[in-house]
Amino acid sequence: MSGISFVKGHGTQNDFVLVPDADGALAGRLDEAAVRRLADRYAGIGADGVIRVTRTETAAEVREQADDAEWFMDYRNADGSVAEMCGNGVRVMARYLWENSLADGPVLTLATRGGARTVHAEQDGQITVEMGRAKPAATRQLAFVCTAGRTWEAVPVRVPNPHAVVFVDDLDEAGSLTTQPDLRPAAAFPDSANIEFVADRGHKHIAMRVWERGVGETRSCGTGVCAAAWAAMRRDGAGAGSRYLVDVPGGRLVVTERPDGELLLTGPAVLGLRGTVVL
Ligand SMILES: N[C@@H](CCC[C@H](N)C(=O)O)C(=O)O
Repeated sequence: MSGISFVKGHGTQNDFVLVPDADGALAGRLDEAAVRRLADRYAGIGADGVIRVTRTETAAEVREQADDAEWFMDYRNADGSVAEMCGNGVRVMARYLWENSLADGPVLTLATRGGARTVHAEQDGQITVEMGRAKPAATRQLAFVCTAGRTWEAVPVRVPNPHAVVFVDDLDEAGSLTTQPDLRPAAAFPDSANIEFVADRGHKHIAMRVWERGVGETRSCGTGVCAAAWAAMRRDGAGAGSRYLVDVPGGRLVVTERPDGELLLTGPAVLGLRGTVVL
């Protein structure tokens, strides 16, 4: 049995196993079961998600992005399910490409299932991602999140993966978050959702806990931070160009909404452990 190389990284402690696979040779081997084994915190390496780093031209599902983006972030949640985007993962993958001389220049575009995303290396070492525009649910049907014996009205929004944002007075109201909160009605969330519990910390400053679809409670979620900031901006009537600080258990991220609606996510990306693992 041959081993594969991996790199471990995180963005505000949302952690990932990166599997370099430039020519796409591992596409078949890195199936749902293999992802679960790698992500397992007791029997594997342990991570919230697994990112196969491959050339866009090797992947039929995103090949139309190959003219804009040489590299594809093939992202999977810890349970092996695929997701459209990962705002923390895209920064970590950009850091990996830059540090390994697989990309040059401070601006880089990556392919994702949710469309091409451009990332910028900032002078202070942080990385900014152009996350696209948030898409609120098309219907006016009310949606709710229920957990810990409580029910809150939710704001359903895609970035472009599905999110349900809930405003709470205190983040502890969400309870232990050891099981997935209920999303009601289920029809309002046809692809399930990531769930953000959001509390105010000050002017244009919020804090968030998140239940990630396909993972569980994590210490950060970049798309979730964008969903939460976008919902807070709408609630607050904040104008174009607003900039919100978002504290998560794993650190701090900044979300800016450009006048054209594009959300910019700025935060750290860190690489750590490297090794070889037998799948
Ligand atoms: N942690 C990610 C989001 C990963 C995907 C999510 N769990 C989903 O299934 O949509 C982020 O930083 O955005």
